[in-house]
Amino acid sequence: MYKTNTEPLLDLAQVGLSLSSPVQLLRGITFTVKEGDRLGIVGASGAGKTSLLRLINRLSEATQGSLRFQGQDIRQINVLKLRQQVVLVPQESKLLGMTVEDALAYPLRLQGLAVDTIRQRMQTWLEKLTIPLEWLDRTEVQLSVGQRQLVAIARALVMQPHLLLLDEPTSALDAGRATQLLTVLTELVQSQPMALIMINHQLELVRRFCTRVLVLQQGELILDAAVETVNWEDLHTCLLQTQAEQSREWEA
Ligand SMILES: Nc1ncnc2c1ncn2[C@@H]1O[C@H](COP(=O)(O)OP(=O)(O)OP(=O)(O)O)[C@@H](O)[C@H]1O
Repeated sequence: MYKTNTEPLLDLAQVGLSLSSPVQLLRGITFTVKEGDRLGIVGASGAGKTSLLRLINRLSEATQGSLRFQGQDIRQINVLKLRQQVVLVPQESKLLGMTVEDALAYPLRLQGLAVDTIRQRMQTWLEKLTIPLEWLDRTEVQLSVGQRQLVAIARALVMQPHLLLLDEPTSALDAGRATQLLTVLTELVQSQPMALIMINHQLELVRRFCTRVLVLQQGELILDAAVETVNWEDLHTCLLQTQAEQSREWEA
């Protein structure tokens, strides 16, 4: 197994995100991520989970606090370089009209990698994720939502990121595919100097495949705990209650 570096890969201190005041989407978010970590972010709809992931690869900018990647303030890192190492797979990924083959190769061509390296990385991930070769010529309109989700994850993995950010990666996958994907990702994080943060509404998957769980509630981090210390029944009840309160607020 890969021996992990104990220095934080990512360090967030008192991070906040306000849009036009008084809307404060995130408040006082503080946590660190080390190589080997697999974080599951959970929370009711609208808690700020996606907003948080978007701050980490600078799709949006924090308005308070600091985010450091490998010890460096992320605002000091060239944004394209940052996004080669901190790769976000959004919930609904687009292949931008490309075929699957071009979509997978495109980020690697941008990095100037040799054709053989590109081919080899693509082959590795197509095999590991059991993506059939016949998908290669398809564009996104010829793929199901779940197939598109897998391709988007493969496109992130060929980039060999240090930090992989996944927004509900299993939401459109059947149970078998979801388990297969998370097993492959677990093996990857255990064997490479990297970490993973995923948003997932399925607590059972977070319990089985993550090392830590972060709970967001109305823009605040209310729990950051090792999975083996969590009372899952209580957490499930708490999330249901928050969701119900949230729905009542939205209806009011
Ligand atoms: N650009 C924006 N302008 C205004 N409000 C926004 C913007 N982006 C997000 N929000 C609001 O911020 C809150 C958090 O949104 P976010 O997408 O981060 O939640 P989430 O926890 O990922 O939810 P879900 O589980 O439903 O995906 C929501 O109330 C959302 O409406």
